[in-house]
Amino acid sequence: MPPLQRSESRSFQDIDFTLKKQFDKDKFRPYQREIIQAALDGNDVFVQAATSFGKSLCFQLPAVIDRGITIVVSPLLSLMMNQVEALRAANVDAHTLNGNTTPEEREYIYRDLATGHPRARLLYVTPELCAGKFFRERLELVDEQKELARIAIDEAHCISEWGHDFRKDFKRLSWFRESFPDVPIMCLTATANAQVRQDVLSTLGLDKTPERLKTFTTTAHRPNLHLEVRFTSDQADDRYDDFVSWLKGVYARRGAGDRRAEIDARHERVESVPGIIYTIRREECEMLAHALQHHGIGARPFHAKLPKEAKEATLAKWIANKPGYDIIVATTAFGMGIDKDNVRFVVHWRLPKSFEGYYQEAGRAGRDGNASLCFLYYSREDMATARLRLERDVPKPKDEEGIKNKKARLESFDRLVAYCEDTGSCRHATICKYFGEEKVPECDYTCDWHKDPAGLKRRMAQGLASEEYIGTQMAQGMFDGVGSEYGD
Ligand SMILES: Nc1ncnc2c1ncn2[C@@H]1O[C@H](COP(=O)(O)OP(=O)(O)OP(=O)(O)O)[C@@H](O)[C@H]1O
Repeated sequence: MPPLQRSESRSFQDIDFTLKKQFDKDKFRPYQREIIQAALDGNDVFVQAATSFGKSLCFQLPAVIDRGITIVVSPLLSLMMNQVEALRAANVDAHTLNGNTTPEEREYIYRDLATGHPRARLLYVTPELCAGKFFRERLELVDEQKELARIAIDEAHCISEWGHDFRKDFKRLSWFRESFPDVPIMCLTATANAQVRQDVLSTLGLDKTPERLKTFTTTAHRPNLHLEVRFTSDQADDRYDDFVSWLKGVYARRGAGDRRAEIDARHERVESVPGIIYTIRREECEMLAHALQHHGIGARPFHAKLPKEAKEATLAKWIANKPGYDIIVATTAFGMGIDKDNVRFVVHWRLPKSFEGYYQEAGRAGRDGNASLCFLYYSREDMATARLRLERDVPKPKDEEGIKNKKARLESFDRLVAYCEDTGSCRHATICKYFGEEKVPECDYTCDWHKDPAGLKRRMAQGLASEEYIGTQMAQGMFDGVGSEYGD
């Protein structure tokens, strides 16, 4: 039989059948079918959709159906591991090449690629790897055999210096289109504004063939997330008491009457209310987790300096809803790519660095579609500290890219501050507007403004330190020394 040409994909296979057989799902979510079909038809595809939309399936299902291997570029190790594990459990031949790959696995993958007809359906790689000569040569071999099915770029906003997570190695992904002009590319992101979108398309060279490009942008709106800002100040120092009394209230409601009976019938624990608290400093992450444990709350710290085994054990027990592991207290970026569906709350203990980062992290909540609470403690002291830190992070950008990225980061941060200090609009509407949406989303009393606009105004007036006070403190250099131990 003559070899298939690239245009002759196996897309005639029934995608509904594959959805059920390989992914054990009954039906597509809105737009998934259209996106998958566009990919199978050989188009370049740009997908922007809310967190938990189900973007991964949009490249995984075509990868199973199509001839050849799909290369998935992702910046997140946890996401790669998580997805590869899930795919293997579903009998899909998937692998990952990253810093944690064992030498044996690495050798196996390179041998597989060297055949030109790899058995693997999906290979998850880092953008750094894609820049390497050895890997590129292997892909060229595969492409010569017309076995390079597709390049999927996850978290594609990292390509743009206008994006909050810009990574230089992502820019070099332009190599794919230059080297394999007829291999389709799919980009996926949850957080991109119009400028970032345009930048991604032009960097990758996808804008040169608009007739090949299908763009799907769905709303960023997550109607099941209850969004709230809680105002505080250094003087009040009331985050801890506020959080504990809120959580104990949740436990008390779950432990009473009919709710209790339902919980018992499901053999659940009253305290099994999975959540994430995002902190900024490692020291605070540790202290907070220990204080909560001391109060009988199942909280565990999670940050980069903990031993790998401890982190893996914590994560596994949290995912499995084990007693003592109800809440992860983490430094930023925890949870990206970790697919736990029943996270009932996400708390931002301190102001995050960017608008996108905030919404990505909040988006870890309620992936099962059930109501979940996301609240952020906002103080003007934090705001002043964080802004100074951002200014200092990139003191003197050396090139055009650096200047653009610094500008974008400061702008994103300022928009987040404006969001926190806004007492006159729906939180969901502000978020959707930030991501360039014109249509105002339905908010069924799922934000603090819709619930009680007058109360929101009052709480802000009472809760925050005054702007004059912050101004004086800044002038005296009070916020200058903070921030040496930030990061994950
Ligand atoms: N058609 C479907 N039916 C049922 N579940 C689905 C369907 N599509 C995806 N899912 C599930 O939805 C969850 C979220 O999917 P996925 O991890 O791909 O989200 P995402 O869009 O990448 O979100 P994020 O940007 O937050 O990482 C996963 O558990 C996935 O198995």
